[in-house]
Amino acid sequence: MANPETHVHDTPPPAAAPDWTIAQNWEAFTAAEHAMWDRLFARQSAMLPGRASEAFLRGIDVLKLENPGIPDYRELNSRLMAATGWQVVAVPGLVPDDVFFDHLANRRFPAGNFIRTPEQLDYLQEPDVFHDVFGHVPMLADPVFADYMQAYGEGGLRSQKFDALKQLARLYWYTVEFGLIREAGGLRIYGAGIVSSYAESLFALDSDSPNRIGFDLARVMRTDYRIDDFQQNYFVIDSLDQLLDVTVNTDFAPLYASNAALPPIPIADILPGDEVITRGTQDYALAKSS
Ligand SMILES: C[C@H](O)[C@H](O)[C@H]1CNc2nc(N)[nH]c(=O)c2N1
Ligand SMILES: N[C@@H](Cc1ccccc1)C(=O)O
Ligand SMILES: [Fe+2]
Repeated sequence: MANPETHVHDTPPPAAAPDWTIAQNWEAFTAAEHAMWDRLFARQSAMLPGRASEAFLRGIDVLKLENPGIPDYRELNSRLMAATGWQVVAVPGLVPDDVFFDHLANRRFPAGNFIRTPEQLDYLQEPDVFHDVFGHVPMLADPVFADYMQAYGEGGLRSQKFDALKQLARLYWYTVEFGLIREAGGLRIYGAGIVSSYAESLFALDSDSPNRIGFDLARVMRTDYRIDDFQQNYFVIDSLDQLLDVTVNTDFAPLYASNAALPPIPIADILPGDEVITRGTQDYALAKSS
């Protein structure tokens, strides 16, 4: 299990710039660390055709992530910049919310500059370079998703006037991290938290346990989530255009206020207005809690 204190700080650590970035120092990764990347990459990429969204698979291809080893950002960024104008920057670990939003608003994605150990193969508490780069960066090569992430960062900066962090974090969680999308072949994964996890990539699509519900912005922003295990609930978008349209063209200020006047929605509840794609048994979560 990751020790959060290793990477979480209140102020930029000594080696970091005021925006919390550090040099990737790609040369410093050891052979064992590159081998860990290769092991994770091989396991995920074997499983994801037919599971990951078209946009994600295209991103892997466009960015040449199949090249062995932890990507060198000098090369990765030249491809990513050419695709959508985004870049990846290295950070020591989780950064404060305002710093995170500011990076996104400027089309920079902060990636943790360490890789999990063999003991953390299947679960770690803090995003490492595999989650951040393999999980997030392929979608940033998609022009529509690229605009969504920038708009999210801008929305985050703006939200500070409204005490709305929790609502905005739920939107991030249920889209960027754990989103599903409907495609011609069926449901597909685009969320980074799923796509970088072997077990959840199977669970999110195949298990009878979780609910799968059509995406509804206000509903998502009220829905609690869990950070310590598989999701009990996934929200399904029809397209990336739908996601971008509804978020960019909605003024969140009145929505924050109307949502704040309502109670949060418990994780696994299904509401009368929901478009239920799968009504989950919740067997997995119930077995764990008993
Ligand atoms: C919503 C909120 O901003 C979010 O939890 C942020 C906080 N800081 C972060 N910092 C890093 N490096 N990566 C992240 O994904 C996040 N997430
Ligand atoms: N439209 C939102 C900003 C936003 C865009 C996209 C995603 C999230 C938030 C606002 O009014 O603040
Ligand atoms: Fe993430």
